[in-house]
Amino acid sequence: MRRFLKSLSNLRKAGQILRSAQNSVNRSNADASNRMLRNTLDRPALRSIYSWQSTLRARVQQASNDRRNTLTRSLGVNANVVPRTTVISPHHQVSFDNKKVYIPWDEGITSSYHNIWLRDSCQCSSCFHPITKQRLVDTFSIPTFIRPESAEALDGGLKITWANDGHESFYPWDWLHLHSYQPVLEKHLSFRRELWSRDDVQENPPMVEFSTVMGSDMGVAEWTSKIKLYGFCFVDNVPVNPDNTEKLVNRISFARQTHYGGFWDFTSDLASNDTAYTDIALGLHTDGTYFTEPPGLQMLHLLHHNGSGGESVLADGFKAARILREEAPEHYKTLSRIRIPAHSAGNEDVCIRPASSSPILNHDELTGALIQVRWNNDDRSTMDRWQGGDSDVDVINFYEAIRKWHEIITRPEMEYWFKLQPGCALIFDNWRILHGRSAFDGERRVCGAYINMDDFDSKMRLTNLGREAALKYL
Ligand SMILES: C[N+](C)(C)CCCC[C@H](N)C(=O)O
Ligand SMILES: O=C(O)CCC(=O)C(=O)O
Repeated sequence: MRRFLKSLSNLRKAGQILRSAQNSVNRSNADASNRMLRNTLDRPALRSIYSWQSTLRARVQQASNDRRNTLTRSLGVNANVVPRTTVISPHHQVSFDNKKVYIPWDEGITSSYHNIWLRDSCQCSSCFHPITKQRLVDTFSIPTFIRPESAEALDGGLKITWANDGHESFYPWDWLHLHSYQPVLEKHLSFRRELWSRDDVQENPPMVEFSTVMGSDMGVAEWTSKIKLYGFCFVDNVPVNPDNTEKLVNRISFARQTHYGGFWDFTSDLASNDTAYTDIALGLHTDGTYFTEPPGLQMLHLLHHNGSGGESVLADGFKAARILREEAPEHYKTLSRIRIPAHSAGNEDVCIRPASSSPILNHDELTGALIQVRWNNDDRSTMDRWQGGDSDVDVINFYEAIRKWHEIITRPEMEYWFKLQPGCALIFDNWRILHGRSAFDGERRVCGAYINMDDFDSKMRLTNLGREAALKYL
């Protein structure tokens, strides 16, 4: 009985120590608690406590992985992001000749890889920097017709010893299967978009909590995955001040610096000679059509408005493009071909124009997918270069096409109107979502920033996929 009471009081003490260990915010607190445990408990009790701790840690990690996988699935990321265990054919051998290596896969397909390509792609630490992920091998010293001395199919992958210098390279099977190009066997990462009309978002717009985003990378994953999916997302309960708004922006990346500044805090005082700094209505547009690369994301957080009007409107430019292609394919082609000169030249010390002009609808040259809408009729310059076509045809076709485009984006069912509220910040994909506002009176103060698209894309992949999965595709 005495022994039972002693171990009971020990366990009670252990419970108090563990609660502090469980709440400990960093290893040092946990280590201190473990030292206290060792001084308090006998060996059997210690063993059960340590196994409980490791179970707790495993559960926390698993919960984080499950959450990441849920977010990844919500992103619509294709199945390839889950590491594949690819198998080579049990009936055929890996082979090579003076030009290529041939790998027969279990699925009955054989991939071929040029020898020089394989040597140039060696991932060993002397050919590819293990930390910076940059190529170290001297590509230009690789003989064009390099060939293997031997090619061995090992459990995890292919080992090649190169004839010219005896260098040994190892290529994991899943790496070879993923990067197979003759033939292409796997899709690279693609992220689903939910195209929307007003009724799809009006009642329940994508939203995250400020504390969630600021509290963890999983919160940033949720935020960035919603931005990717819907093209925009609100952040609720943001402290109504520029400092906290800037901290929120920085959870994705640094603010993009432009002639408007980095993080901006603006009102209708023409502090910058642009109509955004007035109280007039702004039709649906994307920002920065005059930059070689328009800003990727834009955040707007209304801090104060003591007048009327100043409602905001969003429309999904990718949805509008799909409608245009269905209703007027010829106009879709025109807006995908005719290049639009644009400028920002209101400030005395600014005359910004893109290095080369771009169409309103821009596509990935490899996949043909729509990747960017650039639309700002106010910032369009004089169009005196109707390249490539017959200007007698192109001029009229262009005006007909933008008239149809404007008619589609301003359809009531396309326009999602709302009033920005202090404490609820809006961020949107400026390459996809058109935005505007109604005219207003009174004092109206808005803060926000631009973020480069590459910096957003990086953060979205890393927080949603994890670094290992994101780097698989390099
Ligand atoms: C920087 N801030 C968002 C306040 C104003 C930006 C003005 C953007 C310009 N009207 C355009 O469409 O590109
Ligand atoms: O004032 C607003 O609500 C938006 C201004 C705007 O459209 C812009 O700055 O591009």
